Amino acid sequence: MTQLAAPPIHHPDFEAEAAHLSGTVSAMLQQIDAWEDRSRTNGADLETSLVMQDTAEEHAATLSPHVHKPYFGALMVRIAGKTQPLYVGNHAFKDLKGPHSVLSWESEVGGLFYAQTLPWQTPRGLSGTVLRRRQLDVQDKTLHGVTDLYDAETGETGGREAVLLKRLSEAATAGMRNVVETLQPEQNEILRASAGVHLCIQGPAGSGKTTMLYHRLAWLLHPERREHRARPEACMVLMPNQVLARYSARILPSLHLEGVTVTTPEAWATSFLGLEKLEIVDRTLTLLLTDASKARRKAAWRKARALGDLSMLRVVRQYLHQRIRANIASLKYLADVSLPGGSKATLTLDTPALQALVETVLARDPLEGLRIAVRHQIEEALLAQVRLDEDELATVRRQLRADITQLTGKVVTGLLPVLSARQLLSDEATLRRAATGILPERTLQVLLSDPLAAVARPRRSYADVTELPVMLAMAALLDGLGRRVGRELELYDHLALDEAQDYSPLLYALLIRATRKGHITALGDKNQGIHGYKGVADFGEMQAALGSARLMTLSRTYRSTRQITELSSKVAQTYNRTGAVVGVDRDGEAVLRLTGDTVAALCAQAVKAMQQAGHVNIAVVTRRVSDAEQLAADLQCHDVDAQAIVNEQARYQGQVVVMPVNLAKGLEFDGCIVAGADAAHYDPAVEYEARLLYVSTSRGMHALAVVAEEELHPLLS
Ligand SMILES: Nc1ncnc2c1ncn2[C@@H]1O[C@H](COP(=O)(O)OP(=O)(O)OP(=O)(O)O)[C@@H](O)[C@H]1O
Repeated sequence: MTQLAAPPIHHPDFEAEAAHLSGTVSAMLQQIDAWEDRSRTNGADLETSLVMQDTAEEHAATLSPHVHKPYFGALMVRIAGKTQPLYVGNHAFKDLKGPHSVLSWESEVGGLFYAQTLPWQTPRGLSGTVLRRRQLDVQDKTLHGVTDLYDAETGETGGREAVLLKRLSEAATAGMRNVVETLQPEQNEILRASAGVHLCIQGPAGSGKTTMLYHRLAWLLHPERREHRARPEACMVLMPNQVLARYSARILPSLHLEGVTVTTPEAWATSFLGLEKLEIVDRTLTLLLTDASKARRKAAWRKARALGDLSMLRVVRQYLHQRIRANIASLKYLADVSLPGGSKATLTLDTPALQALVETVLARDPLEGLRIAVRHQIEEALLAQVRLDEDELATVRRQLRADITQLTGKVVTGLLPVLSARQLLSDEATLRRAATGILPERTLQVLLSDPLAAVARPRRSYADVTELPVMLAMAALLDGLGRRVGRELELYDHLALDEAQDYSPLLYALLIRATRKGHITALGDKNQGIHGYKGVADFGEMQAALGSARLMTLSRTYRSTRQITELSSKVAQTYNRTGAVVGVDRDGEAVLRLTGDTVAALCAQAVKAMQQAGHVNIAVVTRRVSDAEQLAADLQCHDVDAQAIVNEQARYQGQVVVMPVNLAKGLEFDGCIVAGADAAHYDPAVEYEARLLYVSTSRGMHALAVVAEEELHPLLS
């Protein structure tokens, strides 16, 4: 166990730190008063005065929430021959009249509070050294504790671990939490990894991946990121399901991330494609979960993987090129335009000229999409036929606008993302033509097979999640990809992807086209990959799909007690020899193992035991959706009121819930009860089942119970 620091209240500098805190609070309040005093903000004229007053009020409103806790960390540094203290908080504050300035945690210097290195270089080339790192427990403008983390004389004190353990012992909340005060050195390094380079982060369950994703976005919003700075409204976070999206989005306000879009890849794709009215289904998952035939499961898996393979982008591209070439086989254009001065000119594009022009566009693979690129090229070619100045060209351009729109429409006629994707995937001759030179015969056979024939189709119109990336690829190549701003498409400033092991290589290749260069952060855990049929095989494949990306690893887990981590790690190691998980060594309750009664009776017993131990947010996790529905009803007969969360529309609001493992992914609770924790529910011979069991057993922070009517799963007994 790490040596714990002395109780903070006895710290010799406590009084001095308390005095500094009260000085900072006063300086902040004075500054807020000054900003709010309208008589002090007088500009040269009325309009300037009003703008200045608005800005001042905005500053005041932004600083006000931080007065009760101006900072949480202090550094003593030596720089340019001077030793001076620096204070680090959630929000920067410049004390113009005194020594009470605060650095924001996202700033370069603020980052020194978390790092383990001591020397650093300022942007002006000065060398500095950190002499002391100190954590300050401030609540309601009052200092409650001082803990030294590092001191030049004694070295690392163990204080960081003590502060972390205290924080981790707190109860779970119904939303993801801000951990700015206790960011760990390895997490700090990851969230500050150079902007402008795609980043893949792997880490076990509970290592803070989802938490880091939001903190990295907050770091990217800081002005010091200069050309890589991101705007919240231009950032998007993709989560595996809506339950997790809503749960994690509760962190946004505390990190000043309001405006960031948090959604799922499916919801984003359907809204981008205008398919909101369609039912979105995952028939491959249905088959994998319900079909007893190994051969059929394998075939379904293979087909889903083939649909999400990177090579499908080339197939879609070739399909579009073939269709466009056919569209322009005899297309030509001729028009008379009036020139300034009264004369007329005839502008033409005969078929070979049009073909040559289109070929240059096809060869370029324009990011903005073929339609816009062809349109520009046509306009340029026609205007080049008259010699006019800029103003005169604008008049001719106006005359040609409708014609060019019509001609471009003919070039891409019949090409619609959804219909074309379906034609490509359902018509053998079309697929064979489009795949010539790209896909081998065996892949074609897989794509032409229908392993899902026995899986029921919804009555209303639907789209399957495995065909969405192909539809999106059509849209991307035809009209570009990005965020819609009015009628325009703009690139996202940054995309952050959670559970990134579950995204297909094709989806990665498309997301690159939707965001600024090097602005994807992808976080995942191979061990929790439960959608491998539509995901990547490993992080190498993810890196390859991104073109180039930096791979970083989180090694420690923070969520669970030692007892819980030991058990879940044992499960992960059965299918991943490197799956050993190093947890923060936090002692907790022994794992509760219950058998010998109905699952409902045992789960009720576990819920009550956990509630008696003071836990509030408790999840009963089942293997299947249908089990969750039934169990929630059965628990009532045992005097337990539990909310069933059985679809993505449900909202997790805390207290006792029953949910299937696929929806529990990414969430965490004070206590977790794995219902049906036996070989009948999680087949020990199937790796996929072990992955699900790992997800279930890694959800609890403080308490875990495994429950089975008869014998427990061999890995859990
Ligand atoms: N530096 C930290 N200080 C305090 N708590 C932390 C820190 N890092 C992570 N945690 C806590 O650890 C828990 C797990 O974090 P998070 O859910 O982000 O992990 P994850 O890697 O995404 O897990 P999973 O793979 O299971 O979804 C959360 O309660 C989070 O607040």
